Amino acid sequence: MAVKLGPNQYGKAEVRMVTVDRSGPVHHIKDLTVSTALRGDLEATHLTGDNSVVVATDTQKNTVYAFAKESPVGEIEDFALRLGRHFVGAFGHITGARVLIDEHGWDRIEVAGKPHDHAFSRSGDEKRTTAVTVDGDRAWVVSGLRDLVVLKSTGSEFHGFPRDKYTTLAETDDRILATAVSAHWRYLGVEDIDWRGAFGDVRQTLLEAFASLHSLSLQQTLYAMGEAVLERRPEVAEIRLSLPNKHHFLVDLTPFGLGNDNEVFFASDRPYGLIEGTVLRDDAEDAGLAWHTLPAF
Ligand SMILES: O=c1[nH]c(=O)c2[nH]c(=O)[nH]c2[nH]1
Repeated sequence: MAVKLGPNQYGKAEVRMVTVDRSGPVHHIKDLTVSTALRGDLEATHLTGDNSVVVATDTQKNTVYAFAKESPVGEIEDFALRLGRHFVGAFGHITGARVLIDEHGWDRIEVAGKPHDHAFSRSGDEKRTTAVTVDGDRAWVVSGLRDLVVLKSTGSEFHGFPRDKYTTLAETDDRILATAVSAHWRYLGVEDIDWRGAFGDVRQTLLEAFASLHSLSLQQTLYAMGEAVLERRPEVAEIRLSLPNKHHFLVDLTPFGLGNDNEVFFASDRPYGLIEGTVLRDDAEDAGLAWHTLPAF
Protein backbone atom coordinates (compact mmCIF):
# COMPACT_ATOMS: atom_id res chain seq x y z
CA MET A 1 0.00 0.00 0.00
CA ALA A 2 1.48 3.37 -1.02
CA VAL A 3 0.79 6.14 1.46
CA LYS A 4 2.49 9.40 2.19
CA LEU A 5 2.47 12.14 4.77
CA GLY A 6 0.05 14.96 3.99
CA PRO A 7 -0.17 18.47 5.44
CA ASN A 8 0.80 18.62 9.09
CA GLN A 9 1.69 21.01 11.86
CA TYR A 10 2.39 20.65 15.54
CA GLY A 11 2.72 22.86 18.57
CA LYS A 12 1.57 23.66 22.09
CA ALA A 13 -2.11 24.39 22.41
CA GLU A 14 -3.65 26.78 24.91
CA VAL A 15 -0.69 28.04 26.93
CA ARG A 16 -2.31 29.98 29.73
CA MET A 17 -0.32 33.05 30.69
CA VAL A 18 -1.05 36.05 32.89
CA THR A 19 1.45 38.91 32.98
CA VAL A 20 1.60 41.71 35.54
CA ASP A 21 3.15 45.03 34.63
CA ARG A 22 4.57 46.15 37.98
CA SER A 23 6.48 49.16 36.68
CA GLY A 24 4.41 51.52 38.82
CA PRO A 25 2.04 51.37 41.79
CA VAL A 26 -0.88 50.82 39.39
CA HIS A 27 -0.52 47.31 38.00
CA HIS A 28 -1.68 46.28 34.50
CA ILE A 29 -2.50 42.66 33.74
CA LYS A 30 -2.82 40.67 30.55
CA ASP A 31 -4.52 37.29 30.49
CA LEU A 32 -3.80 35.27 27.36
CA THR A 33 -4.29 31.80 25.94
CA VAL A 34 -1.58 31.21 23.34
CA SER A 35 -1.39 28.32 20.86
CA THR A 36 1.63 27.82 18.62
CA ALA A 37 1.91 25.48 15.65
CA LEU A 38 4.93 24.93 13.41
CA ARG A 39 5.24 23.60 9.87
CA GLY A 40 8.23 22.64 7.77
CA ASP A 41 10.42 19.77 6.81
CA LEU A 42 8.98 17.34 9.34
CA GLU A 43 8.82 14.09 7.42
CA ALA A 44 11.58 12.42 9.39
CA THR A 45 9.86 12.48 12.76
CA HIS A 46 6.61 11.19 11.25
CA LEU A 47 8.22 8.45 9.18
CA THR A 48 11.15 7.32 11.34
CA GLY A 49 10.91 9.11 14.68
CA ASP A 50 14.05 11.14 13.95
CA ASN A 51 13.44 14.26 16.05
CA SER A 52 16.51 16.23 15.03
CA VAL A 53 14.49 19.16 13.68
CA VAL A 54 11.49 18.93 16.02
CA VAL A 55 11.33 22.06 18.17
CA ALA A 56 9.67 20.47 21.18
CA THR A 57 6.23 21.73 22.02
CA ASP A 58 7.61 22.20 25.53
CA THR A 59 10.21 24.60 24.09
CA GLN A 60 7.45 26.44 22.24
CA LYS A 61 5.57 26.88 25.53
CA ASN A 62 8.70 28.09 27.32
CA THR A 63 9.37 30.58 24.52
CA VAL A 64 5.94 32.13 25.06
CA TYR A 65 6.70 32.73 28.74
CA ALA A 66 10.28 33.89 28.15
CA PHE A 67 9.27 36.34 25.41
CA ALA A 68 6.72 37.86 27.79
CA LYS A 69 9.52 38.52 30.29
CA GLU A 70 12.11 39.73 27.77
CA SER A 71 9.95 42.54 26.41
CA PRO A 72 6.43 43.79 27.13
CA VAL A 73 3.73 41.63 25.53
CA GLY A 74 1.98 44.66 24.03
CA GLU A 75 -0.84 44.01 21.60
CA ILE A 76 -1.67 40.37 20.93
CA GLU A 77 -1.05 40.82 17.20
CA ASP A 78 2.49 42.11 17.82
CA PHE A 79 3.23 39.35 20.33
CA ALA A 80 1.98 36.67 17.93
CA LEU A 81 4.05 38.12 15.07
CA ARG A 82 7.16 38.16 17.30
CA LEU A 83 6.68 34.53 18.27
CA GLY A 84 5.86 33.30 14.77
CA ARG A 85 8.79 35.10 13.18
CA HIS A 86 11.13 33.82 15.89
CA PHE A 87 10.31 30.15 15.28
CA VAL A 88 10.61 30.51 11.51
CA GLY A 89 13.81 32.57 11.76
CA ALA A 90 15.60 30.53 14.42
CA PHE A 91 15.14 27.00 13.10
CA GLY A 92 16.16 26.18 9.54
CA HIS A 93 13.70 23.34 8.97
CA ILE A 94 10.76 25.28 10.32
CA THR A 95 9.29 27.24 7.42
CA GLY A 96 5.95 28.33 8.78
CA ALA A 97 4.17 29.11 12.03
CA ARG A 98 0.68 29.83 13.18
CA VAL A 99 0.12 31.59 16.49
CA LEU A 100 -3.38 31.92 17.93
CA ILE A 101 -4.00 34.18 20.91
CA ASP A 102 -7.19 34.76 22.89
CA GLU A 103 -7.16 37.70 25.28
CA HIS A 104 -9.46 37.51 28.29
CA GLY A 105 -10.61 40.86 29.63
CA TRP A 106 -10.34 42.11 33.19
CA ASP A 107 -11.90 45.29 34.61
CA ARG A 108 -10.40 47.22 37.47
CA ILE A 109 -12.49 46.90 40.65
CA GLU A 110 -13.74 50.21 41.96
CA VAL A 111 -13.48 50.77 45.71
CA ALA A 112 -15.35 53.78 47.12
CA GLY A 113 -15.70 55.06 43.54
CA LYS A 114 -11.94 54.79 42.80
CA PRO A 115 -10.31 52.24 40.48
CA HIS A 116 -8.16 49.88 42.52
CA ASP A 117 -4.43 49.64 41.79
CA HIS A 118 -4.18 45.88 41.69
CA ALA A 119 -7.62 44.24 42.03
CA PHE A 120 -9.67 43.18 39.01
CA SER A 121 -12.88 41.40 38.04
CA ARG A 122 -13.29 39.27 34.90
CA SER A 123 -15.11 41.20 32.19
CA GLY A 124 -17.22 38.28 31.03
CA ASP A 125 -16.93 35.60 28.37
CA GLU A 126 -16.00 37.82 25.46
CA LYS A 127 -12.56 37.20 23.97
CA ARG A 128 -10.38 39.34 21.73
CA THR A 129 -8.51 37.05 19.34
CA THR A 130 -5.75 36.99 16.78
CA ALA A 131 -4.48 34.35 14.38
CA VAL A 132 -1.09 35.09 12.87
CA THR A 133 0.33 32.97 10.08
CA VAL A 134 3.99 33.24 9.12
CA ASP A 135 5.36 31.60 5.99
CA GLY A 136 9.03 32.31 5.29
CA ASP A 137 9.28 36.08 5.36
CA ARG A 138 5.56 36.69 4.78
CA ALA A 139 2.93 37.15 7.48
CA TRP A 140 -0.84 37.52 7.71
CA VAL A 141 -2.98 38.72 10.60
CA VAL A 142 -6.62 37.77 11.19
CA SER A 143 -7.99 39.39 14.33
CA GLY A 144 -11.37 39.08 15.89
CA LEU A 145 -13.65 38.54 18.82
CA ARG A 146 -15.80 35.72 20.14
CA ASP A 147 -18.82 35.53 22.43
CA LEU A 148 -19.92 39.14 22.17
CA VAL A 149 -23.52 38.55 23.29
CA VAL A 150 -26.07 41.09 22.04
CA LEU A 151 -29.84 41.37 22.06
CA LYS A 152 -32.46 43.77 20.75
CA SER A 153 -35.95 43.58 22.19
CA THR A 154 -37.66 44.85 19.04
CA GLY A 155 -36.70 46.05 15.56
CA SER A 156 -36.52 42.52 14.16
CA GLU A 157 -38.92 40.69 11.85
CA PHE A 158 -38.84 37.37 10.05
CA HIS A 159 -41.41 36.52 7.39
CA GLY A 160 -41.80 35.69 3.72
CA PHE A 161 -39.99 32.36 3.96
CA PRO A 162 -41.29 29.34 2.01
CA ARG A 163 -43.85 27.11 3.68
CA ASP A 164 -44.12 23.39 3.11
CA LYS A 165 -45.74 20.55 5.06
CA TYR A 166 -42.91 20.69 7.63
CA THR A 167 -43.17 24.41 8.30
CA THR A 168 -44.69 25.41 11.62
CA LEU A 169 -42.81 28.66 12.34
CA ALA A 170 -45.16 31.63 12.56
CA GLU A 171 -44.29 34.75 10.63
CA THR A 172 -43.43 37.66 12.90
CA ASP A 173 -43.05 41.39 12.52
CA ASP A 174 -41.71 41.87 16.03
CA ARG A 175 -39.36 39.50 17.79
CA ILE A 176 -36.30 39.47 20.02
CA LEU A 177 -33.07 39.22 18.04
CA ALA A 178 -30.12 37.90 20.02
CA THR A 179 -26.78 36.40 19.10
CA ALA A 180 -23.24 35.77 20.32
CA VAL A 181 -21.05 37.43 17.72
CA SER A 182 -17.96 35.69 16.44
CA ALA A 183 -16.15 37.94 13.99
CA HIS A 184 -12.76 37.47 12.37
CA TRP A 185 -11.29 40.04 10.04
CA ARG A 186 -8.25 39.91 7.80
CA TYR A 187 -5.94 42.88 7.72
CA LEU A 188 -4.31 44.17 4.55
CA GLY A 189 -0.64 44.01 5.53
CA VAL A 190 0.85 43.69 8.99
CA GLU A 191 2.94 46.87 9.39
CA ASP A 192 1.95 50.17 11.00
CA ILE A 193 -1.49 49.04 12.10
CA ASP A 194 -2.98 50.43 15.31
CA TRP A 195 -4.17 47.02 16.46
CA ARG A 196 -5.90 48.23 19.61
CA GLY A 197 -7.55 51.19 17.93
CA ALA A 198 -8.75 49.10 15.01
CA PHE A 199 -10.10 46.40 17.31
CA GLY A 200 -12.07 48.89 19.42
CA ASP A 201 -13.48 50.58 16.35
CA VAL A 202 -14.49 47.32 14.62
CA ARG A 203 -16.18 46.12 17.79
CA GLN A 204 -18.10 49.38 18.18
CA THR A 205 -19.06 49.36 14.50
CA LEU A 206 -20.42 45.81 14.80
CA LEU A 207 -22.49 46.82 17.82
CA GLU A 208 -23.84 49.97 16.17
CA ALA A 209 -24.82 48.11 13.00
CA PHE A 210 -26.56 45.39 15.01
CA ALA A 211 -28.48 47.99 16.99
CA SER A 212 -29.32 50.33 14.12
CA LEU A 213 -30.55 48.02 11.37
CA HIS A 214 -34.25 47.23 11.44
CA SER A 215 -33.70 43.56 10.72
CA LEU A 216 -35.73 41.41 8.36
CA SER A 217 -33.41 38.43 8.95
CA LEU A 218 -30.25 37.67 10.87
CA GLN A 219 -28.64 37.16 7.45
CA GLN A 220 -29.42 40.81 6.60
CA THR A 221 -28.00 41.89 9.95
CA LEU A 222 -24.83 39.87 9.31
CA TYR A 223 -24.24 41.55 5.96
CA ALA A 224 -24.93 45.02 7.37
CA MET A 225 -22.46 44.43 10.21
CA GLY A 226 -19.74 43.28 7.83
CA GLU A 227 -20.39 46.05 5.34
CA ALA A 228 -20.22 48.70 8.08
CA VAL A 229 -16.82 47.41 9.20
CA LEU A 230 -15.40 47.46 5.67
CA GLU A 231 -16.76 50.96 5.07
CA ARG A 232 -15.17 52.21 8.27
CA ARG A 233 -11.77 50.47 8.33
CA PRO A 234 -9.74 50.65 5.11
CA GLU A 235 -7.10 48.28 6.50
CA VAL A 236 -9.64 45.43 6.75
CA ALA A 237 -9.89 43.33 3.58
CA GLU A 238 -12.55 40.88 4.64
CA ILE A 239 -14.62 39.90 7.67
CA ARG A 240 -16.15 36.53 8.50
CA LEU A 241 -19.08 36.42 10.87
CA SER A 242 -20.70 33.54 12.67
CA LEU A 243 -23.99 34.41 14.36
CA PRO A 244 -25.94 31.82 16.33
CA ASN A 245 -29.60 32.83 16.43
CA LYS A 246 -30.36 32.73 20.14
CA HIS A 247 -34.06 32.05 19.85
CA HIS A 248 -36.49 33.63 22.30
CA PHE A 249 -39.91 31.99 22.12
CA LEU A 250 -43.02 33.74 23.30
CA VAL A 251 -44.52 31.86 26.25
CA ASP A 252 -48.17 30.89 25.81
CA LEU A 253 -49.89 32.39 28.86
CA THR A 254 -53.46 31.71 27.70
CA PRO A 255 -53.84 28.72 30.10
CA PHE A 256 -53.58 31.31 32.87
CA GLY A 257 -56.03 33.67 31.24
CA LEU A 258 -53.20 36.05 30.38
CA GLY A 259 -52.16 37.67 27.13
CA ASN A 260 -48.50 38.06 26.11
CA ASP A 261 -47.69 41.15 24.10
CA ASN A 262 -44.00 40.29 23.46
CA GLU A 263 -43.18 40.56 27.14
CA VAL A 264 -42.44 37.05 28.47
CA PHE A 265 -40.11 34.73 26.54
CA PHE A 266 -38.49 31.35 26.94
CA ALA A 267 -34.77 31.77 26.16
CA SER A 268 -33.84 28.55 24.38
CA ASP A 269 -30.18 27.54 24.20
CA ARG A 270 -30.43 24.73 21.60
CA PRO A 271 -30.96 23.96 18.87
CA TYR A 272 -30.11 27.33 17.39
CA GLY A 273 -29.98 28.71 13.88
CA LEU A 274 -26.42 29.37 12.80
CA ILE A 275 -25.97 32.15 10.29
CA GLU A 276 -22.47 32.46 8.83
CA GLY A 277 -21.01 34.57 6.09
CA THR A 278 -18.13 36.57 4.71
CA VAL A 279 -18.21 40.18 3.55
CA LEU A 280 -15.21 41.24 1.51
CA ARG A 281 -13.90 44.01 -0.67
CA ASP A 282 -14.30 43.42 -4.41
CA ASP A 283 -10.69 44.38 -4.95
CA ALA A 284 -9.12 42.85 -1.83
CA GLU A 285 -5.69 41.36 -2.31
CA ASP A 286 -5.49 37.60 -2.26
CA ALA A 287 -5.88 36.09 1.23
CA GLY A 288 -2.70 34.04 0.83
CA LEU A 289 -2.31 31.82 3.89
CA ALA A 290 -4.29 34.12 6.20
CA TRP A 291 -7.02 31.53 6.81
CA HIS A 292 -4.77 28.51 6.34
CA THR A 293 -5.72 25.89 8.96
CA LEU A 294 -8.30 28.19 10.52
CA PRO A 295 -11.89 27.05 10.59
CA ALA A 296 -13.92 28.63 7.80
CA PHE A 297 -15.70 30.97 10.22
O1 LIG B 1 -33.23 35.56 10.90
C1 LIG B 1 -33.58 34.38 10.70
N1 LIG B 1 -33.06 33.71 9.65
C2 LIG B 1 -33.40 32.40 9.37
O2 LIG B 1 -32.88 31.81 8.39
C3 LIG B 1 -34.33 31.79 10.22
N2 LIG B 1 -34.86 30.54 10.25
C4 LIG B 1 -35.69 30.50 11.32
O3 LIG B 1 -36.34 29.49 11.70
N3 LIG B 1 -35.70 31.70 11.99
C5 LIG B 1 -34.85 32.51 11.32
N4 LIG B 1 -34.47 33.80 11.54
